[in-house]
Amino acid sequence: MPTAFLWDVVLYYHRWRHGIQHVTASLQKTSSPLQIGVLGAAAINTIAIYDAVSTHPDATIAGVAARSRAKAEAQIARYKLKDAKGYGSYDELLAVPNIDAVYIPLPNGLHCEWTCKAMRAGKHVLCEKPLASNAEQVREIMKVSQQTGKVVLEAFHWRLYPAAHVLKDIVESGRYGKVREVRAHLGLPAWVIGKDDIRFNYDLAGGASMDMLYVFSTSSYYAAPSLRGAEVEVLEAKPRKNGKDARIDDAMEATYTVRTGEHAVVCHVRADLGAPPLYGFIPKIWAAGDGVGIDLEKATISYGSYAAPYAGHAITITDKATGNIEKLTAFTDGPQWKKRGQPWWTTYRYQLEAFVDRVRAVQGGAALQDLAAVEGPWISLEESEAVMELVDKVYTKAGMPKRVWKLNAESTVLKSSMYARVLTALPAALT
Ligand SMILES: NC(=O)C1=CN([C@@H]2O[C@H](COP(=O)(O)OP(=O)(O)OC[C@H]3O[C@@H](n4cnc5c(N)ncnc54)[C@H](OP(=O)(O)O)[C@@H]3O)[C@@H](O)[C@H]2O)C=CC1
Ligand SMILES: O=C1OC[C@@H](O)[C@H](O)[C@H]1O
Repeated sequence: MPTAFLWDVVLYYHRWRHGIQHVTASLQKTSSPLQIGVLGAAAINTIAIYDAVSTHPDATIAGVAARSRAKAEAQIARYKLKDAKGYGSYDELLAVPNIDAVYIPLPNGLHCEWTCKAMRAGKHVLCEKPLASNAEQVREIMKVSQQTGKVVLEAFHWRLYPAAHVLKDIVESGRYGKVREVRAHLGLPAWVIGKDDIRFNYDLAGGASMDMLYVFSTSSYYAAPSLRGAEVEVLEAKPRKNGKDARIDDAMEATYTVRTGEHAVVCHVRADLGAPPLYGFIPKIWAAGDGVGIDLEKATISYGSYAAPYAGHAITITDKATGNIEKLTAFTDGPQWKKRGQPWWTTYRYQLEAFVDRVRAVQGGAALQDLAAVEGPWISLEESEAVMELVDKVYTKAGMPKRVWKLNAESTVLKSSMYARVLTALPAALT
């Protein structure tokens, strides 16, 4: 959902339903909460970071930067961010020494550049999905994270929600035999996203497969214990191309296999930024929504609303032999969070919990390679890389270009290439 207004409506209902304003009002913050800066006064900020921080005792919004200071200050005022200062550029915010971490909700094509800049400025990073324009850029982020010792988390918020882990446990328990097929979809009806939205801009690394790459991360999460090390082959990728720019997939349907050892799982995914209206005017509301379906040897399982499970979800297991149907929900706890969470925590609130825990661990002396051992779920950069590699393969199979490689002066990959050396040397040679 692209506009701040729509996110405000979703959030307002959620907060009202659970009485969260009372939680926020009585919350006692720690004496020195993690200072978080936000790069961009984006629409998603309201639910993805401001609301999450409002109920986290050990985090606060210390600053918001936008390309215009007035825009940053308007967002601070609108969301009553009492500890935040407005900045007129992202660099200005990165220069503030007491800001520990940043949240990056910029267009996809800017994620790699600003994540690297932020780490080099000494900040830990929670970056929106997709983490970069392509897998090569994710590898660059991994390199800079190692060099600087900074934590980076890609905002795959659905992956940090208890219900996702409960389902993973059921699938991997072997109780229902092996997984055969996984289906995942995410779609919006036409007109929700404006034609000028960042999602339709190739130079900003737009496209349905990029914006809605949850369909790849969810399907692969349930297809194999880990996508890393598995053999992935894209069998088919059918885009519905944008009328104005054929490099943009307004929608993508893809089939791929994930092979682990002898066992292969077939995955079918569908991502749609706006299904064209029926007869040109009836919005296809029925084509919208999100869900995962898993076919195992002895059962079929569906997980509806995986992207926004906090608003209501159901894991439905149908036993193939008996026809018995079991329905489960998991708003808290689960096998990875153990005894943690609140029924009203959003996916973004769980995400913030995981991020703050890891940043605090590193500030306390933990090494980056030990982050997975910190209690609670985590998404490694290796997992982000594997999902991005899959997206790259889908574009290649569809006969479309991978998303842009934005020239970046800090790029370690670029610096080492002949092309980059020429580009760097050129201005000097001309003066
Ligand atoms: N986790 C989730 O559920 C969701 C994640 N997202 C992700 O968040 C990111 C932002 O999405 P969304 O909030 O919808 O987008 P918006 O268009 O609302 O925000 C993008 C921000 O990027 C900044 N920006 C910087 N350079 C440019 C440029 N050249 N063109 C346009 N904007 C620019 C703008 O900042 P400024 O304020 O400085 O002008 C703007 O605030 C995307 O990566 C998207 O995939 C989006 C929705 C849901
Ligand atoms: O959850 C989502 O749904 C709609 C998308 O456009 C958005 O970016 C995504 O994160």
